[in-house]
Amino acid sequence: MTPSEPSGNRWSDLDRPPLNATALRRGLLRPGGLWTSLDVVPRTGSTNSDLVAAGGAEGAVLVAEEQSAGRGRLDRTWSAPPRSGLFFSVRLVPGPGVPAERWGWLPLLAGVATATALSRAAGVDTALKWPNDLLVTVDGAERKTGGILAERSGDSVVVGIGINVSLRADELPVPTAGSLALAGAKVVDRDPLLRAVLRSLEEWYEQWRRAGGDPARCGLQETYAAGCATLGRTVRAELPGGGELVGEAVAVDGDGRLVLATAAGVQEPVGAGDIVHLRPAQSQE
Ligand SMILES: Nc1ncnc2c1ncn2[C@@H]1O[C@H](COP(=O)(O)OP(=O)(O)OP(=O)(O)O)[C@@H](O)[C@H]1O
Ligand SMILES: O=C(O)CCCC[C@@H]1SC[C@@H]2NC(=O)N[C@@H]21
Repeated sequence: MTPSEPSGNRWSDLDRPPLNATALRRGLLRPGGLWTSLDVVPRTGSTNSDLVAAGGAEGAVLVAEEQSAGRGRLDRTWSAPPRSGLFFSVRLVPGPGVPAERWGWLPLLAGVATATALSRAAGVDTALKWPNDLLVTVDGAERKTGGILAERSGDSVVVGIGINVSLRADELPVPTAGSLALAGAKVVDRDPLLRAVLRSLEEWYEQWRRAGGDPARCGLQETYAAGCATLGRTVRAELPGGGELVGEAVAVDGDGRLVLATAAGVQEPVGAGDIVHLRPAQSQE
């Protein structure tokens, strides 16, 4: 066996080279640009927790090669093998130009920016599942290949993005997961993928900010809807306390809420903060 062959369940480190922080900085940090610092750490608990704890100015990017306590929405676990994907967080300070009631669009904006960049750079069709999942198709089935976690901390919003890049089928942390590699990506080199995602995020964020955070004025609402696999489907929103709301997802409104048309003929908006799970209506999980 050569050193670059998979051994047992693990790939050797040579198959998953480290990120090149110097080249990433050269490609992303520029005077007047959004990104002001970019650090790559070999291991941490959660890049979101680190940036929330650190405070500081807008534009910091923190990337980890491995996370031991990666988190998703509602403190669910995000886990992935070292270097198998991109695990990073950014600090954004949208005020005072964008009023706080618009900040709920940030996770959706990050979803649009990431899906657009991955579709282009990896050559894999990446769709959005409202509110915060990125989906790819693996063997004809939709699989979660990424997720977004936005957390408010004072006047900042820390936006964390996790993307499964080179995960193999036997490494998936949950049966619903997929990866860019399993979806047939033409590029699994993480440096160009991270560069593409951060450039796209910078573009969308600046456009949204120039529009005062109005998602309709900067094309964000329309682009989100176009890429959102949830729209047009009948879904069950599971509410805290055990209640549920079933209806066809017909729109994402100006506040980023999913609008459900229920059987009673009522249009009910649900916010990301109001739901525990969003599942296909017929699923019994
Ligand atoms: N690397 C990963 N790739 C894909 N999914 C993961 C990964 N790590 C953890 N997960 C799953 O992501 C979930 C956290 O995401 P989230 O809170 O959005 O839940 P979800 O199951 O995707 O939401 P919903 O039930 O609404 O579809 C975890 O509970 C876990 O099942
Ligand atoms: O699926 C979700 O609910 C969101 C997952 C978000 C994972 C990313 S990985 C980088 C950042 N650090 C974290 O602890 N979470 C986010």
